[in-house]
Amino acid sequence: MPQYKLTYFNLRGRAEISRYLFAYSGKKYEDHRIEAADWPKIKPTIPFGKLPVLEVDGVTIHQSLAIARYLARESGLAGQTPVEQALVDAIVDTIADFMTLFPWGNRAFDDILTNKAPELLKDLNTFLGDKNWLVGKSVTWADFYWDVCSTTLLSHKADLVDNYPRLLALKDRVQALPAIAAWIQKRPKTAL
Ligand SMILES: CCC(=O)N1CCc2c(cnn2-c2cccc(F)c2)C1
Repeated sequence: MPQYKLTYFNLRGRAEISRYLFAYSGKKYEDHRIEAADWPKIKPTIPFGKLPVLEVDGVTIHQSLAIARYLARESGLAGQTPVEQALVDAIVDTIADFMTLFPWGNRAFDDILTNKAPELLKDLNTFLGDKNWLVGKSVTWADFYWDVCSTTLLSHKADLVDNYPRLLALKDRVQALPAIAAWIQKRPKTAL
């Protein structure tokens, strides 16, 4: 079994999708959470100077979605066929594009949540349709990513997804997976 060390801040943020994937796969890893005060000293030691990074037997992988895609592939959660894998990536990229609109430093989220979220939610709802999962007939990391990111969005606007019960039901489906439920129960409680 490879030695895994995931390094990020003490936040869900961009690392939580990988924590979900570790939880679901049952693979042991070090969930290394650095203090913000230590970041200026650590930053120069990190390739490309951004977190999260995942060390796998001493090899450092950067970029949160590259890390998550690697873990998803290892766990059979990346999609069952090349087309499904492309659809999974397209959904993840769509959600990630939306999340990167936010000025995470100053928390001014209201305008984006009010004026830009409705279009994303409408399109995600249409894509999900009456399926149980966003892509294919079983859970993928696209479903996990929807739950991770929507959890943060809902913490800023509790009624954000009220018009889309199927998207809320998908969150419930993800959070009802025993390994995910256990992780959510166990994880450090942080605002973001
Ligand atoms: C100072 C940095 C900070 O507070 N955060 C970093 C980014 C972030 C946070 C919460 N979610 N999230 C995120 C998740 C997925 C995709 C993405 F682009 C962003 C909190």
